[in-house]
Parts: sequence; structure tokens; C-alpha cells
Amino acid sequence: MSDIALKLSGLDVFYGASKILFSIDFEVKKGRTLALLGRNGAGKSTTMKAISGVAPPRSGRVEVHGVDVAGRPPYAIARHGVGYVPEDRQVFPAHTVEENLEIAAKTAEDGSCAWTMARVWEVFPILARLRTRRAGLLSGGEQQLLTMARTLMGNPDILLLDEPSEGLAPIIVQEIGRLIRELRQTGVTIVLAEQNMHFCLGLAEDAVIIDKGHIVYADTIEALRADPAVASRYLAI
Ligand SMILES: Nc1ncnc2c1ncn2[C@@H]1O[C@H](COP(=O)(O)OP(=O)(O)OP(=O)(O)O)[C@@H](O)[C@H]1O
Repeated sequence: MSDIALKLSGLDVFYGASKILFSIDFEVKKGRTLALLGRNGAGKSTTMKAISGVAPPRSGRVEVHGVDVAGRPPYAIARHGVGYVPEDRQVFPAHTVEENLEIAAKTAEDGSCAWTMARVWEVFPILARLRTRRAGLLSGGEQQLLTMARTLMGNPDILLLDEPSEGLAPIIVQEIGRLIRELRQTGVTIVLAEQNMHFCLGLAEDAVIIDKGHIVYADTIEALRADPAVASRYLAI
């Protein structure tokens, strides 16, 4: 069996008449973390939306464990094992933390259930303390943690994290870094969209850079770190 968890090929995405993504190609090996880097407006979120089905591509393939899911609705892609944590932190504000997690619980494709409520309380101690609080009353950082935990309750084997640290206090950014390191130990495959390459060092093994809707670089993140000319050309650092 192939060791590729996710493979995008020739992906074109439009919003109305505007072409946003141009023949996107990259792949992520099973159990690895890939940083999808690029400046503001480069197309990171659109790529994540195209994979998760929220912004269906006009053409191209999104292969999840060898099966092309391009154009399928988001719930079907989620059922295929893809967990998507959007940039805008979607929680059910009137429900408690605990209820938000209950609503999202689902066993994995293979019937296994690594993520249970008990596991979430263990791995997310901040949420454990807030379990009876309504989600709408949480801070932005706490909502981000809840959105991540809720997605994990679906037991995905590919996790898409769209700028999870954006706009958050340094202490929560640190906590998110710790969580991603912990998640990697579970063998989940991760795509981490980020503007900030430094946040991804020590978290991701591989890196691709998107610029104006085109993939302009693909290598290991260490190779990218060793090439400051590429980083300064395409990233805001
Ligand atoms: N719903 C939409 N309708 C039209 N254009 C859009 C829409 N959403 C995004 N765009 C445009 O698509 C391009 C890519 O946006 P995208 O959100 O994918 O970038 P990004 O790399 O995630 O940036 P950011 O870090 O700011 O979120 C931008 O030019 C943006 O203005």
C-alpha cells in the first residue's frame, strides 16, 4: 500500500470568475506533518477548503489514501477521515464545551476510537477546567482549542489546521505547539497552514510554499530554513 496519505494534483479553484488556485500539486506522506506556508492572501485557506470540500475545485484531484474525493461534500470527505479546523473557529456558542465535543464524536473509518471525551480532558487540560462553560463565552484561544478538540473527536487520520496560532496570546500559541507535537506522536497526518515559518520549525518535517495561488517551493522544512533567500522572497519574515 502507498505511503501517501494525501495527494493533490492539478487543483484549480475559482471564486466566481476569479481563479484563486492554479494547478496545485503536493503530497503528504502518512504520519508526517507538512507546513503549507505563504503570505496573507496567498491561497492557504482556499487550499484547505478545497481539500475539505468547502470550496470544491473546478478541476484536479484530491486523493485521500488513493481515493479521489474532489468535489464531494464536506461531510463525505470528513467521513473519509479528513478533519478540518478552519481559521474562523467554529463552535456552537450556546452549547457547553462538553456538548460541543459530544456533538462531534464519531469513530474512525476503521472503527477505532482513539479520541474520547476522557482523552480530550487529559490532553487539553484548559478545556477540562471549562467543560460546563458555554462555548460562546470562551476566549478566542480557548475557542481555538475547542475547535481542535472537536475535530479530533471525529477521529480523523488526516488533520488540516488552518493558521491555528493566528491572533492568539503567546501562552496559547505555546499550548497549540505542544498539542501539535503530541498529536504527531499518535501517527495522524497533519497539514498546517501558517504564515509564520518559525512556528512550524520543530513541528513540521516538510514544507510547501504557496504564492499567488501557485506552489513555488516543496522540500523539507530544514532545507527551507537553510535557504533564507527563498523564505525572504515568499514569506513575511
Ligand atoms: N469568498 C471569496 N470570494 C472571492 N475571493 C476570495 C474569497 N475568499 C478568499 N478570496 C481571495 O482568494 C485569495 C486567497 O485567499 P486565502 O484566504 O486562500 O489566502 P490565505 O493564504 O489563506 O491568506 P490569509 O492568511 O489572509 O487567510 C485572496 O486573494 C482572497 O482575497
